[in-house]
Amino acid sequence: MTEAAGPMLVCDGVVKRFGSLAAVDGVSMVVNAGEIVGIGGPNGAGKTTFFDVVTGITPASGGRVHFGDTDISAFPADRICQLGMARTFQLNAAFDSLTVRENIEIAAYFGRQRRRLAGFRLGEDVRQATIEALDFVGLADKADETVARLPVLDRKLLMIAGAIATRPKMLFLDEPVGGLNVAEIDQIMAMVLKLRDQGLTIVLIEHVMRFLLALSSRVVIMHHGKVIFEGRPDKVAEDQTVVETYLGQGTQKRLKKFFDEQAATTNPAAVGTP
Ligand SMILES: Nc1ncnc2c1ncn2[C@@H]1O[C@H](COP(=O)(O)OP(=O)(O)OP(=O)(O)O)[C@@H](O)[C@H]1O
Repeated sequence: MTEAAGPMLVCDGVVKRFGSLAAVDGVSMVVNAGEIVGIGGPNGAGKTTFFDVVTGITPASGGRVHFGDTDISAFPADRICQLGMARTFQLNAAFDSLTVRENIEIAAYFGRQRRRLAGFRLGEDVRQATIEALDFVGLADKADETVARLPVLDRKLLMIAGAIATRPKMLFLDEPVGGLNVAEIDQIMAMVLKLRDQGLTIVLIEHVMRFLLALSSRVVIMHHGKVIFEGRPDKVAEDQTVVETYLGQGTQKRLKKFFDEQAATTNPAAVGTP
């Protein structure tokens, strides 16, 4: 890990209103360096809006956000990115008519430092960051393809590549495996763990519970803009409010089985224990 363990992100009473709707309604959260924090919750719970506020896509209606020692509550998205916080989006967010390489170069160019002069002149640092990001996500052989032609998995990989090309300290992933098959989910899972092992602090939103619970060291469940659960992944399905508002009893049973099997694998003596 490159960062000393300790708070990297501190959100204090974050609120985002759209008219009379409080999409995010007083969310306080601390993310420590080196953690993977997973955010779940029903559709419309406010997860993406929370990401949007923290990463500067939309201004907060209330509350404060600190990234390290810096109060970023009123910072625009590009400045927040340049400070070391990158993100991906739930839906494809790329320039469709440009190539994979060009998209990553743009991220590396604008996401790493403030550009005061007009013009777009790529330096060696941008080229190098682009090559590294392409290699990391496995898109090097598609670098010159137009983005519009890419399948869903490659579009997701492209967003991750663009984010890491900014060389962030912290990465926000919004539904990184939505719409992917099992093998593709496993591929992204391995990638997220590798990024964590390389020192990145990660916050992710996901509805695929296997992904969310297997990766996260801590899970936050939101509902109606509020945090209704925060704790260890294996405790999520034990929380009655979470089961009633989000998981349902079928998922609860499947998750219990999943964690029982995991416990049996890590502790073989537990197999057959009543
Ligand atoms: N720009 C906007 N204007 C008005 N309402 C909005 C806007 N963006 C989001 N909302 C509303 O805010 C609420 C929270 O939406 P948000 O997308 O953050 O939920 P979510 O938890 O990410 O949902 P999902 O899991 O479906 O992505 C929803 O009721 C949504 O309709």
